[in-house]
Amino acid sequence: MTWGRIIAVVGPSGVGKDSVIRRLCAVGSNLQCVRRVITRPSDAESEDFEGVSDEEFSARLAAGDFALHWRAHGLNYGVPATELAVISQGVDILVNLSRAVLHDAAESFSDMEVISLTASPATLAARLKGRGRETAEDIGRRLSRSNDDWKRTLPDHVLIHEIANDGSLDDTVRHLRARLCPSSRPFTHDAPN
Ligand SMILES: Nc1ncnc2c1ncn2[C@@H]1O[C@H](COP(=O)(O)OP(=O)(O)O)[C@@H](O)[C@H]1O
Ligand SMILES: O=P(O)(O)OC[C@H]1O[C@H](OP(=O)(O)OP(=O)(O)O)[C@H](O)[C@@H]1O
Repeated sequence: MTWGRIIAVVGPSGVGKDSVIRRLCAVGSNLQCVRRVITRPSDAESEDFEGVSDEEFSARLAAGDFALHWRAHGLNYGVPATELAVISQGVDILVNLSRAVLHDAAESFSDMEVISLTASPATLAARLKGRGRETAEDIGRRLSRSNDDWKRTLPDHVLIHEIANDGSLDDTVRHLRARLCPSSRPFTHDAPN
């Protein structure tokens, strides 16, 4: 049995990572989303994650539960190793990662690809405001966070799909699906955002 790929979705806050992940998982038969652990109260509006306290996060980290973990936006994020187990059954997994952990991830997983989403600063600002999850101050901090070094640190075998998500989500997902699953049939989507 061939192992599945770990497909990391990265990009600035508000670019559409969670939206793209949700939509790709809804239309892709061999794609599974990862449920991250985050020290943020659970929120039905955005991604499906497990919200935990700082204490619980630390305990799970100490127990070795996380395959990857990082800190950003004043929050702790973890990818439970159990969420990645399906890779050994040939399933591809999609996961929203910090650009700061891509190098470590590429060392841990032999078959990794990266979806790098981009959008103009004006688009990002409008989307974060529209999402309404953060305060104006927090949005300002998210917009000023940059991380452009990650590409240089990745081994050559990691395939990078760079896609602008300034246009419609449908177009982005169609484009990505063709790149990730070239043999799949085109779809007419009717999945929710
Ligand atoms: N292509 C798109 N067109 C319009 N709105 C979008 C698009 N992609 C995402 N959005 C919206 O932008 C906001 C931020 O998207 P989200 O997926 O939460 O981004 P991220 O996970 O990168 O922070 C959400 O309100 C989402 O519905
Ligand atoms: O190091 P960076 O590449 O800048 O990424 C920092 C964090 O931003 C995203 O988190 P999250 O999904 O909570 O935030 P977002 O929805 O605002 O992007 C991403 O998953 C990382 O956890």
